[in-house]
Amino acid sequence: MGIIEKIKEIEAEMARTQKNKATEYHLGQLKAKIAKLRTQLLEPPKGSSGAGDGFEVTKFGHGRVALIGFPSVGKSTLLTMLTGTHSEAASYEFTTLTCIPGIIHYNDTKIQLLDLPGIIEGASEGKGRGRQVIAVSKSSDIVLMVLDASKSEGHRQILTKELEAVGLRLNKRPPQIYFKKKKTGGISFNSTLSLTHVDEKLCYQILHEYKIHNAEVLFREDATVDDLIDVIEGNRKYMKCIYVYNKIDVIGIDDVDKLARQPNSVVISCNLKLNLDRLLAKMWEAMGLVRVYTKPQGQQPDFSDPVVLSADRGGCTVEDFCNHIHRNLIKDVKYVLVWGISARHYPQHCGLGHVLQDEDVVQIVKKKREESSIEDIRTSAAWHYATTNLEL
Ligand SMILES: Nc1nc2c(ncn2[C@@H]2O[C@H](COP(=O)(O)OP(=O)(O)OP(=O)(O)O)[C@@H](O)[C@H]2O)c(=O)[nH]1
Ligand SMILES: [K+]
Ligand SMILES: [Mg+2]
Repeated sequence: MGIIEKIKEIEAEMARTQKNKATEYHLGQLKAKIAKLRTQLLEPPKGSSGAGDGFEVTKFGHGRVALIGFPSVGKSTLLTMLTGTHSEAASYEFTTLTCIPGIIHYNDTKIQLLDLPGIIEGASEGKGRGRQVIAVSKSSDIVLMVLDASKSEGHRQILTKELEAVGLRLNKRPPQIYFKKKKTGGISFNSTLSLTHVDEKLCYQILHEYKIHNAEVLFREDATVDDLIDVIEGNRKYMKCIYVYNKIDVIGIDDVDKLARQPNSVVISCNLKLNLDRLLAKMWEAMGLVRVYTKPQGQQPDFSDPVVLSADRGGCTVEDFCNHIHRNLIKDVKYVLVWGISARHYPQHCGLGHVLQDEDVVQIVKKKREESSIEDIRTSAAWHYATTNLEL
């Protein structure tokens, strides 16, 4: 029996099983079995370089955004409108057959937008080009889930399920569960609050399913079995997702209003060029990019070419900023002067650990030559040798 059939069989057994206190341990075990099979399914087949075969596009710019959706919801039309790169659009399904990159210029930054083939129910199991599409979306910073506003709301749930099946978690943060495998000592199970979904026995059973017999588990929130499995699997990707309802030109204003009020959602019409600016603003916000402008001493800041940092990619401290400019800069930096939201007063003298915010201005104050050469001596091997020998 193949992996997909095994998953189907367990899902059928779960559907047959009544949900109550007596079956909760058994259901938990079945969930863990499915999670393990899905992880197996994600392993690239032997001889291939990965699930994204044929779809890889070189990363470009300050961030990457993937367009995910059912066929013919308007993904390619949207890419063409936002980037100026043409991607074929037509009224038939599966017009797009590969990954097409475009660039959005926004707030002095460049964002790579990827148009992808439509995906359908069963994509996570390899239907259509589902596996490749999903591999590409995992490589991006955020996902725009494009939906047809005139179609059933069920589409959003189906797509979310498909993405969850391959370990993507949309608009969620990692569960607050500390988990560490050990070599010996058995299983220690603790929680900082009373739990309503998982007890010690259930946790043991799940760990047993994973053949883990020594581990430390600490629940810091009232997490579920699914959360626990996510933490044990350890390969989940937590991503922001914006639900983009396109084609609002073909539905009534009351329906538009309802869709627009949902969290993380934007309503647009590519045909009427409606609300695209709002979509860009939301996308920008979700990416959490931090633009930092450098100010040479005695001159105006350079507002044309920011250093772009991100908490998810590399961090936003003064140190990250310096490393961005030059790999060897850090050892010459004495302190920096900061103007902007992150500063308490202008300018604030800050050290390397200071966390910068969007649109801050930074002036680097370097060590004098003598200071940095003393520093060089201190960190040199000869100095280390001399001082350690002195201590002896
Ligand atoms: N009414 C309306 N139609 C739209 C809108 N945006 C796109 N369309 C139409 O929807 C159809 C599908 O558009 P595509 O851009 O090819 O959709 P897609 O999601 O890229 O489709 P696949 O590549 O096949 O998955 C085309 O006929 C578009 O003209 C819109 O805002 N309103
Ligand atoms: K199409
Ligand atoms: Mg397309």
